[in-house]
Amino acid sequence: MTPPPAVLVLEDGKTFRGVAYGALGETFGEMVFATGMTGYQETLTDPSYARQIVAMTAPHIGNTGVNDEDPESRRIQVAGYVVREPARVASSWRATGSLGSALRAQGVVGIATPGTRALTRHLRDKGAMRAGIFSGDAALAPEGDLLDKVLASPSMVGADLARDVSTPEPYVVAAHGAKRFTVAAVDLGIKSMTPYRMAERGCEVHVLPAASTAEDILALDPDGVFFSNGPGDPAAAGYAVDALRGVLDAGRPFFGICFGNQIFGRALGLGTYKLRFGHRGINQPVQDRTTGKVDVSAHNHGFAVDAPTDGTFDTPYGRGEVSHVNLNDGCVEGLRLLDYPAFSVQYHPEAAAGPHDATNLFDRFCELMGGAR
Ligand SMILES: NC(=O)CC[C@H](N)C(=O)O
Repeated sequence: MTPPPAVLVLEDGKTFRGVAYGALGETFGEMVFATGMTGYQETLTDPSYARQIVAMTAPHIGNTGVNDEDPESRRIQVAGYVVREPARVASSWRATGSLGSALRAQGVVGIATPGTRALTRHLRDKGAMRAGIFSGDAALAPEGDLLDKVLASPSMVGADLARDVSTPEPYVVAAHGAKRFTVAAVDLGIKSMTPYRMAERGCEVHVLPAASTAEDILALDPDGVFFSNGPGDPAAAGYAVDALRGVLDAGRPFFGICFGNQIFGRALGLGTYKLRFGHRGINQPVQDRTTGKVDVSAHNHGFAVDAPTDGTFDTPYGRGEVSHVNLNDGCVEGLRLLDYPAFSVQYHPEAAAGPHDATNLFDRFCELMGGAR
């Protein structure tokens, strides 16, 4: 049986026809592409992808189905999904079902279209933009009407989404083995592997809602404070910047990942800006400017910190510097303070999915907490 028709409509009027994959209906979001050859389940469940339609450049998706171990949060988080060719058979000893049925069960609208390569090249030329996927009956409407709906959908610039995806209530991830540190981890869209990486190192991780204040965080008397990855525009998360300033004023060690790096930058007085098409994949080269070492790393970001890369700069907490840069486009991939135990990276050392080159950054956080005692 041929699947129902589907069409992807970009805000500049370009369209891609294909067939429905996942739930039938319509969905809107920022159109982005992800270049990971593996790890589609981690991508789909990463809360940083909220309100984004993700196109996979790997041509076959769904080959190993879905399992209960790889999700990075409780549900599929992407607004829509674009693949070239869905696997007809899910084959893995870990599989509990097919990806297509998981998308349907969770109401995620997607499209299978031969145009994923053309789409990716278009986004690289023109930049990320809004889009809609229309499948089943919705795909039969005149394209002009569909485009009007896309143009009426909200932009990613100025979007505050972290509070939507964050945990409503605090919870604790117990340390594996003997407890060494108490960490307050602010969930701006946290991936489940992140507290796990800290717990593995003897941290008892108190995961807190995104809107937690500095007082909420400091009430735990944490050895260190962590701000997670998350969706949306960091310029729209002033509440997180205020909370982090309170934490830094109190002198607590800090580590931030991705959105957490952007919030750290803003807390230091730096700006953030939208990249043309962002980095999403698991093969991005990042150089540590102190050691010269290059990590191949997992990325998922559309915004970046604007900071001087020549020498140090002044912050309210002493001198700061850009610690890491991306070797593809030179953008800022990490920040650190020189006179205060705080650092952050724009990429994903939790490695889910992705290479494990950078997991030692969690050891560095533990060293900072140990040194601050
Ligand atoms: N993974 C993330 O934390 C993403 C941060 C932010 N939403 C961005 O797109 O840049």
